[in-house]
Amino acid sequence: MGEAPAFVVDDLKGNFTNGFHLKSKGYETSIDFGCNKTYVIGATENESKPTFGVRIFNKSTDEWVIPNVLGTKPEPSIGHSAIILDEERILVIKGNTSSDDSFWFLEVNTAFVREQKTRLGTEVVAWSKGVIGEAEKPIVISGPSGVGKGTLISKLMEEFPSTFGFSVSHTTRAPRNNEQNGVHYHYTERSVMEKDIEDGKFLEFAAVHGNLYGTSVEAVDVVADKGKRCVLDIDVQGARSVRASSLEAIFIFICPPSFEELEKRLRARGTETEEQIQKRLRNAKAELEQGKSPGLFDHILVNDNLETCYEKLKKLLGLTDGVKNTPKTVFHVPLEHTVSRIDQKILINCGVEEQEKSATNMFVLDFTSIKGGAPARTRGLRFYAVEPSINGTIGTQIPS
Ligand SMILES: Nc1nc2c(ncn2[C@@H]2O[C@H](COP(=O)(O)OP(=O)(O)O)[C@@H](O)[C@H]2O)c(=O)[nH]1
Ligand SMILES: Nc1ncnc2c1ncn2[C@@H]1O[C@H](COP(=O)(O)OP(=O)(O)O)[C@@H](O)[C@H]1O
Repeated sequence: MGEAPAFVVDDLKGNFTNGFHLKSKGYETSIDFGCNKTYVIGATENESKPTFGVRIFNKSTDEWVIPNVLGTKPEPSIGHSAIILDEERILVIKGNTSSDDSFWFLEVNTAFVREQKTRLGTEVVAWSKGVIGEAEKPIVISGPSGVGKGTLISKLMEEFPSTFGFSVSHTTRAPRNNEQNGVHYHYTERSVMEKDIEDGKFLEFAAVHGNLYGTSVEAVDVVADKGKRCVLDIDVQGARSVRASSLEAIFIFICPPSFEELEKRLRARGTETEEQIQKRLRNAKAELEQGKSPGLFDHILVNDNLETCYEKLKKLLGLTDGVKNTPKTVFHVPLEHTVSRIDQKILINCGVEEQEKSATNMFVLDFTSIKGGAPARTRGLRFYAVEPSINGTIGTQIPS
């Protein structure tokens, strides 16, 4: 803290300002937040590969603070602009990028960030990628060991490989014979996983059957980045944590037709020792009880006949009439652009050169209905092109 950064505040003062207390210097952007903090967002000069670093200059103490940065940060770009959205977050717009990767929220004072500041006892900021429209909700599948969660999920992946993606959890348990690292789980040392949990890399985690299991923020982001809907196979404690998080999901609990049948399946699978089977069966009793907790699961499915259960799963996911692929309109946000704000909308002006290349040079980013946020994504952004009207206000919306 207070250590000399790669640049000094005075350097930033003489640079470009866009009317929002924003000054740019190469890859860096500085933005005044509240009365005594300046956030500097962008590449650091001493790194060969630029990254989206964040430093905070506290004007009242004249000190630099390097915060703990949580969430998946944006890939660096050669230019970006930033604007304060509210008392909680800064919107960072990456230039020379398509609109599905342009909008990032740097949370500086949201409930999540405040909670993490208390937990870690340090300054904290958190990145959350902005999603245009309503991203399809991830699907959380829970149920006792041996009930058939993995079997149902595999069937879903096989039938709809381009629609669904599996969230690969981390675990401290040893791989089974047929399991591959990075495919079924990321197999990890307990000490490493505990450190990553401490560093805020996990969306949720739980101790299950004597091992640690957890969903990293990255595991869910990787699936979303491929444009797929994420499926999480996690225990009831994990489902509870996700319910309490900013990740809005659909929660499905899978039940066995009877306890005897559950035991039969677990034994027939032949992957556990007798001791492990006993432990899983004991835990199953509690899990089956918790599965009924009011408000936790949206749907309960009994996996009696596999095909019947699978059909019911597809039905509740709206997959029986064929998957509807709504085409997404993606715009290019050029490197050179200016931003201005009208109420809950950001007007992005891309200049005359862009207008020569396409029909418009004006875009509106409407954040009236945003929801979610770090450690997951911020959904509900609306983004559209507009025809500028003669008097310079926002004109007609161009249908996408
Ligand atoms: N909370 C949480 N639970 C997980 C995660 N990954 C797997 N689990 C749960 O851990 C339990 C044990 O999983 P596993 O060892 O693969 O055994 P199986 O359920 O018998 O196939 C299951 O209830 C899983 O749903 C995770 O990332 N977080
Ligand atoms: N409906 C079903 N009827 C009979 N056996 C099933 C059914 N569903 C799954 N199984 C079998 O039960 C065992 C446990 O299923 P699995 O998918 O590994 O459970 P989980 O992932 O919930 O631990 C596997 O051998 C699987 O083939």
